[in-house]
Amino acid sequence: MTNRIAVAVLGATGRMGSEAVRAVDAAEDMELVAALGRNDPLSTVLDAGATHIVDLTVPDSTEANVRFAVEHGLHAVVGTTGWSDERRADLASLLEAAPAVGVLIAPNFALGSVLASAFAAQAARYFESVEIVELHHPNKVDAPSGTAVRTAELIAAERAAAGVPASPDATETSLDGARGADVDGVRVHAVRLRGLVAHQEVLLGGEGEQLTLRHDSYDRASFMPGVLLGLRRAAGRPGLTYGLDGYLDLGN
Ligand SMILES: NC(=O)C1=CN([C@@H]2O[C@H](COP(=O)(O)OP(=O)(O)OC[C@H]3O[C@@H](n4cnc5c(N)ncnc54)[C@H](O)[C@@H]3O)[C@@H](O)[C@H]2O)C=CC1
Ligand SMILES: O=C(O)C1=N[C@H](C(=O)O)C[C@H](O)C1
Repeated sequence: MTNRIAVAVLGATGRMGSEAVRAVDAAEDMELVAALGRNDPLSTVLDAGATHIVDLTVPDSTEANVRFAVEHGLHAVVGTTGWSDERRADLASLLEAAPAVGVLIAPNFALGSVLASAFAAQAARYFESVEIVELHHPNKVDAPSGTAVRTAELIAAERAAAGVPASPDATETSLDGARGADVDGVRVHAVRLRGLVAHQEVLLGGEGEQLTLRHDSYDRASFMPGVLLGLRRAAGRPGLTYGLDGYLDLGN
């Protein structure tokens, strides 16, 4: 096959990276040209002739990796957490000097998760209260999850646009952490439990009723269609896209 996408996976020996290596290897329209671990120099990516990178590393490494990719004209599909507003703004500035390069930062590659977050944001304008519970495996190094942060941001934006007031909360005294983290005014609670992979519930409460939107990733295979979709679309979407929903037609 001609014009196969030449992909380098960064974080290739990790839980997600090893799954991505298998997925890219199995994709007929892609060629896995490099698989980098923590100690491999980034120049390996260039030597291997990659046109795209997939970054599934750690919050401390991802920014430098993506900067390197953009500076060398490579498209990037990024699943690693830690992309704060400030980091994304810096990256967007860098991309102005590389107008042909596409970068996707996807807090979650699972289609069901992306849909659940979109549905939650839609629903949140109609309910008085909203809180998020994210539940993950205990090896996860960051909390709250990138998905929960993104979901809270989407919910907060919808509620602000609709003029919905803050969720009611009469708490006057509490132990540190008892009410979770405050992300744009939405409370986010993080559970770490052996046996889990990646799960999230958005709890929406109104007078006499509750709506719960739950998504479960039982296996990291659930993230791979999103990774491959990102790789197939990134070159056609120059600039920075935040959230896989930016590559999907969700009708909103
Ligand atoms: N967007 C999504 O759908 C998903 C995102 N994630 C995120 O992906 C990231 C990785 O998650 P896991 O695979 O569970 O972690 P992990 O700890 O199993 O893997 C990370 C790997 O990256 C390596 N690494 C660190 N710095 C590196 C560098 N500069 N170059 C190459 N490799 C480097 C580490 O040695 C490790 O092998 C996390 O931030 C996690 O939150 C995880 C699952 C799904
Ligand atoms: O570390 C993980 O496992 C996951 N990380 C991402 C996040 O922080 O949202 C995506 C998914 O939840 C799995």
